[in-house]
Amino acid sequence: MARTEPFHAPRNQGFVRVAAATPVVHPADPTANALEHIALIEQAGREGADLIVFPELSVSGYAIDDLLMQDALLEGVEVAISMIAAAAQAAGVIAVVGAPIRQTDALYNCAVVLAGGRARAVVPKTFLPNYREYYEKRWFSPGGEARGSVRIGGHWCKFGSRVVMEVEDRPGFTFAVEICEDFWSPVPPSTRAALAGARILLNLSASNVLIGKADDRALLCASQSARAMAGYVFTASGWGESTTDLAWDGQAMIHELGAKLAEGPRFSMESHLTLADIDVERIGLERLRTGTFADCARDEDRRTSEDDRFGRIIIEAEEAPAGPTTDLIRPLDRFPFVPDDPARLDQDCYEAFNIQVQGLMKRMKATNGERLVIGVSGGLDSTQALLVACRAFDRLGLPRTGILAYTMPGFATSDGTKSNAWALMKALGVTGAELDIRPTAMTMLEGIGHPYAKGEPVHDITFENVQAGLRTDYLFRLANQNNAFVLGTGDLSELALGWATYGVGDHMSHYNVNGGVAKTLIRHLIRWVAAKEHGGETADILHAILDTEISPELVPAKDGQIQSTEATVGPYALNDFFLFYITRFGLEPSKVAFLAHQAWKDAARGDWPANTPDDEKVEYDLKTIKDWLRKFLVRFFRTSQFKRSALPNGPKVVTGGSLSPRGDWRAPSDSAATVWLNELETQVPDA
Ligand SMILES: Nc1ncnc2c1ncn2[C@@H]1O[C@H](COP(=O)(O)OP(=O)(O)OC[C@H]2O[C@@H]([n+]3cccc(C(=O)O)c3)[C@H](O)[C@@H]2O)[C@@H](O)[C@H]1O
Ligand SMILES: Nc1ncnc2c1ncn2[C@@H]1O[C@H](COP(=O)(O)OP(=O)(O)OP(=O)(O)O)[C@@H](O)[C@H]1O
Ligand SMILES: NC(=O)CC[C@H](N)C(=O)O
Repeated sequence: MARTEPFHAPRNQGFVRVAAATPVVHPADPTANALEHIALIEQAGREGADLIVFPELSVSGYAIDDLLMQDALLEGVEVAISMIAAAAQAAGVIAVVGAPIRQTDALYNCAVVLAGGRARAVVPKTFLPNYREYYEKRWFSPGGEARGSVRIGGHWCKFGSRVVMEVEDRPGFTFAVEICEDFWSPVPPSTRAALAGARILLNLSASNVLIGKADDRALLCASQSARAMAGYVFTASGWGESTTDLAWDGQAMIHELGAKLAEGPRFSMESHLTLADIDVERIGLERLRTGTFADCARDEDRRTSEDDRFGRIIIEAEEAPAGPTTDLIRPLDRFPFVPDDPARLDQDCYEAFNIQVQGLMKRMKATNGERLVIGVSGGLDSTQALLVACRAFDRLGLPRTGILAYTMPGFATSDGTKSNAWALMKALGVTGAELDIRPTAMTMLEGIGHPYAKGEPVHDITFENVQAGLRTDYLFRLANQNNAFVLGTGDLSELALGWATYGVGDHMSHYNVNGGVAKTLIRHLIRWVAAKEHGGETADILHAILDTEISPELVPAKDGQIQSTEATVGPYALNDFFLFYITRFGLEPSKVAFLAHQAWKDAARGDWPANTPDDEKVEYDLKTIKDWLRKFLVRFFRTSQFKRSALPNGPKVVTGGSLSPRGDWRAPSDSAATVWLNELETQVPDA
């Protein structure tokens, strides 16, 4: 896709900005309603919206009963629609309004799609409520079967409920409409519209408010956006609508793939907009990777008669007036694996920890295991694995002394991590021991003729991997000796980067509980376990471990500087961000860079996960993001897959994916990264 707009414009990154409008209603006064519409359309234009949607019967008012059958009112509605269409064109916004429309001597409750200064499609409501407080069949005909064309404001346009609008030159900007009761039915018309290709579903609603109803609507919006794999924009009539027998709260919500992007104020007396950027590109990728969607679409198509098939209406994109590029309008977690919302984070930690514990317990049971062996470095990963082991042993009723924990100092082990490792093993009540790997490592270095054995300060990969390999060698033989198995500690982020020593190294174990957990989540998990399960001394040690710089400690410190993992592979905060969007959704590198920049460019903007220390509240500019993303792409796509092609067992934990070859990431061990690198270089500016 040729990019003609600047990199920083959300519109150019596969987003469609939608506005759910909540106008003040003037019952049975189309001209007054038109003016409310026009004011909101102009505001939407200034805010950079592509599409604005109004409530059900927004031009006439909903609760006007038999006034709907008055010729003067219906004529007034048509005039008002023309006024609104002209205003929408001037504002550069596609508008969808609610209006009573006559077609072949019947009246329909319709959504009118306005683009290019005129009505382009009229979609009648399929399911008319006629129960309890609703009497719509008194005035309207059901629109499910209605087909043909209709003349509005002197222009003919398509009439019928089986239409998907497609906006030219905006890939993925396809939308369809349903009206209020339609989505309270067991099979909402929007389900079929989604299967026919609509990625944004609009609901024009006049849903009177009752206690508890807002939650019901939110549930339906969230579930319809999840089930139909779509964006769902809902807006219901608000202040000004007739309260003769009912009341109106003006609830407006925008959802995408089950998640809420935006929600407007309820019971407001002012006209207002609820805005969000819907990621139609991501919706397309999600449908693509979930084969069930296409299977269902085929199935539906097979059972649909020719007359019932959806048609496409191609709409030219409205010319947006020039204006400053605005930031993305949607929630965007800096840490995709660590939600900002404290309740959600608590729930995620609870689930992650229990998934890890359950995985290990089953393996212990299946092997009649009563002991396991683990290398404890005083770093994050082995700490988390040890916490999981303790919980699993407690739940299985096994004594923690069956956990055989070894701290194994090498040439670069610092006093700090070693003493943290010892303090942790003691506090948790496991069987701790120390095994100095240096003599054996020296023997091996001598045996292979490595210069370090002759006293030269050569700290190359061989020097590093001799140590990592010997630790693993010792652990595996200790497992044999003690009728135990080796618990792995490597995390998801390390697997993404290939940051482990292959085979005879920390890459291998008998069972790995951390392989499905990203490093950024491991940090919070340790905090969470410290707060929930441990107090006093253990919690203090856990916090001391959290405060330690992440390091493999394979190369001795130079000038007081320890070997820093993040200085080599990049900040885990960014790497986990890249990993999530690339593996979970398959986004192209430029979009990942765009999102990372939106999320990380300003430390003062948006929320941080609860308990994030102030010194971790950093920001990254686009150049820094591009540089680290380039390295990530090389590591992920070109150099590290062979390590993931041979992984020990362990549970999948996060939706961002597991990188196990038996899980949801399969890739060749000998591929190139060229396509991703080229896309990055050509599409992402350096600043
Ligand atoms: N596609 C492919 N298919 C088959 N073999 C392939 C291969 N690509 C490389 N190789 C071979 O693999 C070997 C390189 O892999 P490997 O032996 O693993 O070594 P390598 O990846 O070069 O080094 C391990 C890295 O992980 C770091 N590390 C180690 C241990 C713990 C931690 C930590 O903090 O968690 C970090 C360490 O600092 C070092 O940078 C070479 O012999 C190469 O020829
Ligand atoms: N000094 C050590 N003593 C015992 N085991 C070690 C030691 N150093 C490394 N290991 C083992 O090798 C694994 C990989 O080392 P690494 O340094 O990556 O892990 P970590 O220190 O637990 O966590 P992080 O990578 O987050 O610092 C450790 O989890 C641990 O099981
Ligand atoms: N306008 C309508 O279709 C209203 C009916 C719908 N069930 C509601 O209460 O929101």
